[in-house]
Amino acid sequence: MSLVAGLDAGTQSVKLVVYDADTRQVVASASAPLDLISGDDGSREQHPAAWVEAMHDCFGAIDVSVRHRIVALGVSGQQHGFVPVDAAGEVLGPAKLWCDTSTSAECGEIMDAVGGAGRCIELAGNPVLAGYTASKLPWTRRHRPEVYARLATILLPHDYLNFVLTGERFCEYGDASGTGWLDVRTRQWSSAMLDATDDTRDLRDCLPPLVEPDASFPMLPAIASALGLPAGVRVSAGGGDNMMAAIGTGCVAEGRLTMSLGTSGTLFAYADRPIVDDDGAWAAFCSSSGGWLPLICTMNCTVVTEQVAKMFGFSTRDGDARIAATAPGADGLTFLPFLNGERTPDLPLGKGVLAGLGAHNMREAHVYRAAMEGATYSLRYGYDAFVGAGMRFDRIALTGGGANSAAWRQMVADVFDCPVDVPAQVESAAFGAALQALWSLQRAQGDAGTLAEVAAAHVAVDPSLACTPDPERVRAYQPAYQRFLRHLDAVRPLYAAPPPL
Ligand SMILES: Nc1ncnc2c1ncn2[C@@H]1O[C@H](COP(=O)(O)OP(=O)(O)O)[C@@H](O)[C@H]1O
Ligand SMILES: O=C(CO)[C@@H](O)[C@H](O)COP(=O)(O)O
Repeated sequence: MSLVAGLDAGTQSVKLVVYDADTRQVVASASAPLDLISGDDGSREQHPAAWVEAMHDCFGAIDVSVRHRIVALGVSGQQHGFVPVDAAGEVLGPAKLWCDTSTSAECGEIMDAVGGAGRCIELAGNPVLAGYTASKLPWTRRHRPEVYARLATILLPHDYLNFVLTGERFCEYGDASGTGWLDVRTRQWSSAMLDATDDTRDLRDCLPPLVEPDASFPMLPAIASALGLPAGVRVSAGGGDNMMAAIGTGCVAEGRLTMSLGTSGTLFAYADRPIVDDDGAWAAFCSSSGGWLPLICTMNCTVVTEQVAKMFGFSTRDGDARIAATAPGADGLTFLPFLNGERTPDLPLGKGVLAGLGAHNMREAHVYRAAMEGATYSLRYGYDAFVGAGMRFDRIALTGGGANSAAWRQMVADVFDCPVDVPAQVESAAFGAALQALWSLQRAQGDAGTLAEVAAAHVAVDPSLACTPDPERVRAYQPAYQRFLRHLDAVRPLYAAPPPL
């Protein structure tokens, strides 16, 4: 009996699941924490070596007999990170991450060079938003000239782990679309976007070749041996964590919607054609399953509940009691949760705002509820753009660490007025990576099945965690959400994008 594995390098931890496709059981899992290096200028960085070390820790935590049976591995990773690598394959500096807003002026600079955000959308399907990989290049040229001078290849976080595992530099369409350089309609690098980012060198030379989602490469014998894996393990193309979570939650067919409550909050729908918004209301990404994945991402999701819980000295695991002790709307307290700047809405210089304070709601439980509501309303704000464009969904598949909270699951059902399913495999991104690895293995063996068929066969929901909207609470959340939107409009001018340099 052979096993497939999925590895997910998230913002807060690296997670590993090992899956037995015959018995449809996750037979082992492990995780290892990661630190974030934060700067007052909005910078958020990690050392790629920490991902590699955490990957070793995860495999090391798994029984040797299980590791020996692994035949394929897929890698998922936080999107948009900029890993600068030299010609010899050495990492030249820390990776600037998806949540790094220190390069927002460079975003404006790139967009101006092509003629504005609208022109970027015509060229590539997306504007260059804070956090996307593109703006990290001019920032590096300006602030880390020694890195820029030796830069040979730009890799995304999951591309870098694939490189460590296989010795090959490659990337696939899903994660590549989060660079800002990929024309998502044609799935080719956009020369105009690359030239606008750097007119002093040809960035095409720094980007690895794009591969199809069913591609796979052999793992290097030395790393297989160090991880305790057998020789001949195949490494699939992998993808961005949202693309992999789409696979792991069955969001691989039209009409499916997944929401992830992680460090970031995301909301994404599968499409079998590019879904581009002329105003850039959502990220028009490709999927890592052969299609497209229009996506909403908020930069502040569990990071907000986590910070509030920390401030009051409790764990988010004990947060549900605070939600139960308060009513929808938090008695008039509104929390605009933009602690780290924000992408949806586009407020890269955003900060958190607590409004509507009175003696009656200046309590720990109210602030925690307002934080969870604020993070949920931000996602609803993005969802409204999907619905405004005619997309319709009859269920939400909820995943990410926040989905462990029963109160949050119910809040999503009520705020979105939509039933919520929770997948049985909670680590959706790692699980999706394992399913992609399984599929690419089957393809290599001549099986013509689709990834959608693989997902349909292996993704299950946990019926005990499903939630349906409660009509009374649905009504109670509506004015609170409207109040959130009014406060948002009030702070917009304070936190808008900076002018280009
Ligand atoms: N029961 C819970 N209630 C609320 N939040 C939770 C709960 N369990 C985990 N979390 C949150 O989930 C987050 C981690 O989610 P995860 O999806 O693993 O993030 P990432 O992929 O960004 O590293 C943590 O910030 C943690 O606070
Ligand atoms: O920037 C995005 C999506 O566009 C984020 O969703 C990152 O991919 C980080 O994911 P998590 O670490 O929060 O899972």
